[in-house]
Formats: sequence, structure tokens, C-alpha cells
Amino acid sequence: MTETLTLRRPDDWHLHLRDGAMLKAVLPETTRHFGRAIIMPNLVPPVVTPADAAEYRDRILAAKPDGSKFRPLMTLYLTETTEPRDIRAAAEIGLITAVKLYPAGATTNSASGVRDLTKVRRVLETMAQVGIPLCCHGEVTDPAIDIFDREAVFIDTVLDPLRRDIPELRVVMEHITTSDAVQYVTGSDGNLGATITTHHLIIDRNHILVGGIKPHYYCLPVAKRATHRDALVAAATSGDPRFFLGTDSAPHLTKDKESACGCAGVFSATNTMSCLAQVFEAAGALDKLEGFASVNGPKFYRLPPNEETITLRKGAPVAYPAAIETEGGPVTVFDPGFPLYWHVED
Ligand SMILES: NC(=O)N[C@@H](CC(=O)O)C(=O)O
Ligand SMILES: [Zn+2]
Ligand SMILES: [Zn+2]
Repeated sequence: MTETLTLRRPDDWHLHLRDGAMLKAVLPETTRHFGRAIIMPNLVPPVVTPADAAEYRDRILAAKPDGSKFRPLMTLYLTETTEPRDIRAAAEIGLITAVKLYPAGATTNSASGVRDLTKVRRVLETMAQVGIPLCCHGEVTDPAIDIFDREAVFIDTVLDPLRRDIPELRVVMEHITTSDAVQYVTGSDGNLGATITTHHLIIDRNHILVGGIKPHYYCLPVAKRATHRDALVAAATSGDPRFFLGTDSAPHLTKDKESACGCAGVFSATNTMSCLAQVFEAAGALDKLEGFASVNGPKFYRLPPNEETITLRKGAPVAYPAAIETEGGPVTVFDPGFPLYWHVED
């Protein structure tokens, strides 16, 4: 008996494509299965102005494989000098789908991010007015706060006060890693959603640290203990529309991760759908995969779901490359640590 599963084509609501040779190399890994993706703006230098976003969008479209209908959904990188009128103008012409908050110093290329949220209050009010969501890297950067606690502390000290201050602002907690975040989202109203990555549904902090340090499992927010991973799986497979897929596929050259100061980021674009099918099957929730990967995200972003479909078929172990070659060297592909059996049909 062959088992198959047909879904609306999925979208990726949190993706890093980088630029130049890296963009060219990693883009086909996403366009093969995904219809659209929210494109993260943490380039060097970051995507700050509407002109930056338009130019970056054009470079992505130029790098697309022939025949691909993939649509990049652009974001702007929020800085303390972002102008409300720029956000309004970019929203009105449909250039941007979201604005990204990086607390300064929280993650890769976040140095130009926000130190003091009061400085961006007018921008956030404008976003609430024009209906542009704020995507948050939800971690505090206070050196006194333990890295495993930074997401939970962000919710209490930054996110909750912000949402009380501007309740009309629509917010996405990106790449959530804790049961605290799951509870915060389930306990809130409709203006809050959360993305969950492929890898945070699979690994916990033991995967990073037991039996030798595994740099390819290191990302931010760092994976937490297994009980948190289990809470994420429960949320993703629950059918609750506030949780949706954002892979946070974040390519770094293998040599930059296998380093004395390894970069944060897991590259999972290549095998995400096979990984997710396995996670949902193990949870007895294959029927919830379409909601998580293809329906809940567009619903939050007030966009129609994709009309095309993809079909997954269960069979012999899926052969996927251990790394993607780029001009600068290989990028290691996420290894879930178990064989994958769900193939995405061509
Ligand atoms: N997730 C990561 O560990 N890294 C991301 C940045 C981010 O999404 O925080 C990157 O750009 O490499
Ligand atoms: Zn982040
Ligand atoms: Zn990211």
C-alpha cells in the first residue's frame, strides 16, 4: 500500500536567502516546494528602506529557477531611525508584507536593530494603522539573563507590554522555542501568531551538547529542553491557526559553523517537508500538516492560500544531499538524526 498525502502548496513564513552567490545556491531549495516566503531582511547592510526592499526583491526574482512561480514577500528591518512614512508608502504599494524587529545584538546581523522600543513607537502605530504585522526575534539581550531564559523574559518584559500599549498591532513571534511562548500565544487574542521552525520540532538542547558539540544544531533562539520541544510539537499539530511554519532556514557556510565562534542558524530548506511529515505522522496528526504549512500562515497574513498542491508519498528512505554547494563552499543541510520516508513528488 502506498501512502500519499496531498496538500495545498506550502509557504515559508520565515526564511533567510542572503544575497549574491549564496542566494543563487539556496533559492532553488525553497522554490522546489514552497509557493511564497517571508524574506528576512538581515543582510549586511540590512534591508532598511523601501528602495532596499525593491532592489532585493528584484535580485531574488532574477535568481529564481526558470519556470518557478515562487513569490518573495519582502520585509523591512526596523531601526531606530525608520521613518513611519516609508512604512506607509511601502505598505500602500504592496512592496512589504511585514516589518522585522531585531533587538540589537540578539542574533545574526542584528547590530542595526532596536535598543529602545520607545524610539520606534510612531512606526509601530503606523504599522497598526496600515495593517502591517511586526515579526519579532523574541529574545532579550541583557547579558545578565541566561540564554535559555531570553525568550520567556522577552515575553514578559517586552512583548506583553508592547501589545498592551498598541493592541491593534499584529505581531508574529518568530521561531518560538518554549512552552512559555506557546502558552502566551494560546492565551492571547487574534492579533498574535507564532512561527515554528522545522528543527525546533525535532531537536532539543541535548542534540547540541551531548556526545560532543554539534554546531549544525546551533541556532537562535537556542533549542531548549525536551519538554519545550514537546510543547512546540503539540502546538504545531493541534490545528490552532495561530501556529504556522516558518523554517528559519538560515544558511551559513559549513566552515563558519564549524568554527571556534560558530554562526547561529540551521539550513533546512532542502528537507523540511519530509521532516515535517514525519513529525506530524509520529504525532498522529498528518491531517493537521496542511493547516500548519499551507493554510494558517496565509490566514494570519490575510492572503489567499496557494491553489496549487504538492503530494507527499511514503516510501524508501529519502536521499537528500548532506550539503548544498555554493561558490564560497558547502552549506550543511539539517540532519534530523533519523531517516526520512516522506518524498515530495516532482
Ligand atoms: N536563527 C538563527 O540562528 N540565525 C538567523 C537569524 C535569526 O533568525 O535569528 C540567521 O540569519 O542566521
Ligand atoms: Zn531570529
Ligand atoms: Zn531567522
